[in-house]
Amino acid sequence: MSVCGRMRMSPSALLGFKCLFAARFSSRRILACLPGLSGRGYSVEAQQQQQVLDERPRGPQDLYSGPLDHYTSIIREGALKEDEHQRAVMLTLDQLHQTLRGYSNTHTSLFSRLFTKPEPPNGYYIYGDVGTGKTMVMDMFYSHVETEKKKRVHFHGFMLDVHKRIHRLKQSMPKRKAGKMSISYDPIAPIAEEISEEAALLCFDEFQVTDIADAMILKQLFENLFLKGVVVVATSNRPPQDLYKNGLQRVNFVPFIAVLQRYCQTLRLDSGIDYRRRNRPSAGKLYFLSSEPDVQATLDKKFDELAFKQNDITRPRIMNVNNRKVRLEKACGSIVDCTFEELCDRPLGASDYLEVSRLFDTLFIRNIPLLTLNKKAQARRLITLVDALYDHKVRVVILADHPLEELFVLDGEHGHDESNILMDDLGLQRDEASSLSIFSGSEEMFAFQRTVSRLTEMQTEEYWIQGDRSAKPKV
Ligand SMILES: Nc1ncnc2c1ncn2[C@@H]1O[C@H](COP(=O)(O)OP(=O)(O)OP(=O)(O)O)[C@@H](O)[C@H]1O
Repeated sequence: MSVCGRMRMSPSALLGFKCLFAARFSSRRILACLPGLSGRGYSVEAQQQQQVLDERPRGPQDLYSGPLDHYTSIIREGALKEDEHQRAVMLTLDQLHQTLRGYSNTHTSLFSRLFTKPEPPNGYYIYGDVGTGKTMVMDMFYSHVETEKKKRVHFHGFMLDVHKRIHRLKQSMPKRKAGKMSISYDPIAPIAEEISEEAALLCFDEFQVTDIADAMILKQLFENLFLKGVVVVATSNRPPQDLYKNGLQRVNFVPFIAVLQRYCQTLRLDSGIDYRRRNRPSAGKLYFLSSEPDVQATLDKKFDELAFKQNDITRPRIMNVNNRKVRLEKACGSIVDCTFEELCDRPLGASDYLEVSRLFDTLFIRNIPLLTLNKKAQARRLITLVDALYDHKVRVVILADHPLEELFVLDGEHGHDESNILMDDLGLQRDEASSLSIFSGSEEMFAFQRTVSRLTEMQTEEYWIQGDRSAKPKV
């Protein structure tokens, strides 16, 4: 018998060993060895590893008694720092995880139809400063929940999906006959019903409201979801009462806040520590300044070195997003070299950036200018782009006119033509409009702190290694 044969571990012990080994290496890796989660996203690789070990699909519940036990064990291993604020949130989420054991918002069998449905437990809305570990605690909770129907989504992606469903439903409605009055039809309730059939637990990362189209439907959508027994856990940088702060027509949005607070208890997670700024080994120089000599040539060389390992030639690429063609001038395999103008100076949005993140594992962003109030729309796009890249662990190489921390400044000028036209269209005086976030840039300034924090982590060696898709199976 081989040494391996004699020493063979039981599948669960082997999985436990893998997890403990991973804990020493990285906290994200811990999540990576859990089914369904790889840091922030869904990991097919983790699931496949799991199934090789054992026919029975297994979860972290086989290793830990719950998310709190899991958190404690990673702290013990030294991969995470003890944080009393995180522990308090974990304790609460641990209790919810126990309450949700076997929870369903629909009747699963004929037998269950004979009984009244259980009262759904309250969810949680976790908010706090950037990098304090909100997503990490939520993901750890999520990976332990033993509910048949659970979904973990990025809020942006979720709302895009909702708007797509609304569009699809409206398209499927019978067309109005000439000369007949159109029948008013409310698509939100059936869509909420559809979503509630897919998920009894919805975990939202990055709950934020910046879009008036989202703001106007949230109350009805969430009220219907809650009435259908969907339990919501969300993370956000804003307390509920500050959502859509200074947004257009906010009076129509405000009732949503009360609905959210009725069904989700607010938890603050704010240790004051941005863990992304911990001293961690760097991946090498990935942020360049345009004032550096021959910097464009340096980036060309870096691109060529990475492109050399690709099984492709350098060529333009055309992405197909919602039946629109988006052309990117320079790409090679999974690497794409763009200018800021190409990505953020055009009318692109979250769905385009999600497609970039899906297709490429490395993105060069050249020539980022100083982002002033006049470039507010471009700054907003950069924020959305970095959120998408970070969530998909896409690596970035940046060339900018200013250091990261000084990239976005509010210069107080309202000189932009587009803003003036919009103010006129809305019949607003300049003074009146200056308090609205779409004109003041305050929302972008606030969100940009997250961008800075994320781009800081994106320059670490750990992030660069995690972003390597070459060894991962293509899905
Ligand atoms: N207690 C801790 N010790 C060490 N690292 C930690 C700890 N908590 C979180 N981190 C790390 O800090 C980084 C940021 O965590 P996370 O993404 O959960 O923050 P966040 O609060 O969701 O940030 P944002 O508001 O920007 O979305 C992650 O890489 C995470 O692994």
